[in-house]
Amino acid sequence: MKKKESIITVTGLTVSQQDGTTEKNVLENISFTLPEGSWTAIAGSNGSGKSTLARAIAGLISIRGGSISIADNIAVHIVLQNPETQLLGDTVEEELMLSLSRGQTADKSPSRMEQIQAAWEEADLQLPFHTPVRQLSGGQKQLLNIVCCLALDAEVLVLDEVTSMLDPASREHVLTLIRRLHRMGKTIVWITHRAEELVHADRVLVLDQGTLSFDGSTSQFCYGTFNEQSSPCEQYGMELPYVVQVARQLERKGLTLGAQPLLPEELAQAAAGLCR
Ligand SMILES: Nc1ncnc2c1ncn2[C@@H]1O[C@H](COP(=O)(O)OP(=O)(O)OP(=O)(O)O)[C@@H](O)[C@H]1O
Repeated sequence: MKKKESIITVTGLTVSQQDGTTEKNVLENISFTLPEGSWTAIAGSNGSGKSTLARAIAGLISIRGGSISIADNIAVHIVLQNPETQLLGDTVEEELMLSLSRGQTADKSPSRMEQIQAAWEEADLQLPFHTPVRQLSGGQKQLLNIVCCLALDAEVLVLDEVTSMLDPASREHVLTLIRRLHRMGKTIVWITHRAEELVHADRVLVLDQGTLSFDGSTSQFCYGTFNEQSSPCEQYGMELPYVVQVARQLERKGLTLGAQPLLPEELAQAAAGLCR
């Protein structure tokens, strides 16, 4: 299989913030690369530096040391935790137009308008463009924020705890859209506190007090390795995703799955193998 190209390379990244009269490093010497089309989850406790890293990747804050290099002609856009933060327009249409005018080229050509229409349909919002933004639910606002990123041709979507203020149904709707965009080839950086949301990622990075303390596959993070008493997920104080808990229970009862499922459909497939 052809190795995916790196789309973002972070090398020795250090970011500092003012802390009273002194500067303190809130990210220190972070290095990793993100392959094109990957889905990377960034986890870590409160204040570990997740949002700072997200904003640095999106170019919203200046860095103190190291570098972040982004492949040519690749647009990186961020969606923030609070759905209200990024919305300025009175109506959905105005919001989309505003986001286009924020783009580097302010391209409002018919093809760009078609692209917006396609992004809108991907989000499956089923709302007329003239709908006032204030009438949207939190989940619909987050979907609109994501559509605005797509309108700006985002190849990399940095999603900073975008579901944390949403109810379960809206969370699912946002995740469904992101899964679809990932299948279309978008590169996803998903910041979360919720282990349940890690399962869609192929890789997990964990920040601990501003340093990178885990970088591995999602199954490695959730299941750990052979000789570990507990998985990294548990060691970092996160609750295991539900599918992993069920798989563990089955293994404890002597039912060897021979797989490390993360998604319900993977668990169903592994469990079906037990009946053969
Ligand atoms: N603008 C700022 N000025 C000063 N300190 C800041 C600023 N932004 C972040 N920090 C500090 O940087 C550290 C990392 O914050 P950050 O918001 O990146 O963490 P986080 O992992 O996203 O936290 P949470 O999970 O609570 O959102 C914290 O100690 C925070 O207080």
